[in-house]
Amino acid sequence: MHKATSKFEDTVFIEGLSFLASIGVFDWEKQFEQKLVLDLELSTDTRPAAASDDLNLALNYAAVSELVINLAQSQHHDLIETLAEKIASQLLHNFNTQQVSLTLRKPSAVPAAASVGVKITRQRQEPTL
Ligand SMILES: Nc1nc2c(c(=O)[nH]1)N=C([C@H](O)[C@@H](O)CO)CN2
Repeated sequence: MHKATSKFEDTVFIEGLSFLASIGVFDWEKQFEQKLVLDLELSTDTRPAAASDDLNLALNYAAVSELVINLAQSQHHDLIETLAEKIASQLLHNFNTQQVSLTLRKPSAVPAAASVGVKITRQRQEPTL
């Protein structure tokens, strides 16, 4: 996955987070939920957690997963681009990370394809001095 410059050089990742969500541009897609699969990388500094052996000092992947699923299931989204952008924005806002890279797949969208989706990388906007 793309790795841009970040002051945090370590990564917490989640692979293959699978959940159902109401997603799609067509009317028939608004009648039921479809499977989405997310791969996620969050930049972090793992040393404080490692030194203390304290979950409170770690970027908690369980809490990240819960936020993602709650967000995806909170309302209908037409485009996976919209949901991907919201996930990145919420993670940058709610967790101590400088950069989020994610791949969001909609495996049942194109029957002839193994999967389709989007990959994005977003960084926290630092205030300019
Ligand atoms: N770039 C995208 N292309 C398409 C999307 C999307 O979210 N992003 N969505 C659809 C339909 O919802 C499709 O999944 C139905 O099969 C089409 N193209």
